[in-house]
Amino acid sequence: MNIALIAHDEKKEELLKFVNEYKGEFAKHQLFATGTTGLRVTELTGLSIHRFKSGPLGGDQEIGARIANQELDAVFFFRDPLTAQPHEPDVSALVRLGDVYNIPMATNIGSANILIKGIIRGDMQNA
Ligand SMILES: O=C(CO)COP(=O)(O)O
Repeated sequence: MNIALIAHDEKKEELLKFVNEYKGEFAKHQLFATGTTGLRVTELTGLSIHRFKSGPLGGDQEIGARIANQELDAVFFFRDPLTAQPHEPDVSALVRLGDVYNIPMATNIGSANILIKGIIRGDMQNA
């Protein structure tokens, strides 16, 4: 599967911990990420990740384009709902495209835990 990883700054530690916890599973997939998130995840876990630009510099739009081309199967996007983002229109566009194409997208740790368990169990193959 092609999986995207994205986290706003205040949520990066949470995403790093999450990906590290499920590193064995994430290693079985093709991983994509916005710039800083991808760098941090690779530094911590050693996972190989295709990195796009940083989110505020167009990375969210690059991931949105991958969704529109139906090249992504799942997205883990740990959003920070309490901090204004300079690129909020890009954030909204990414999430919107996920809904347009019915991409499983976890936007917080609660839904991420369920989504990764579904992926491990093979639910995506039967969807
Ligand atoms: O801003 C982001 C998502 O909207 C994430 O970008 P970075 O991974 O480059 O910090």
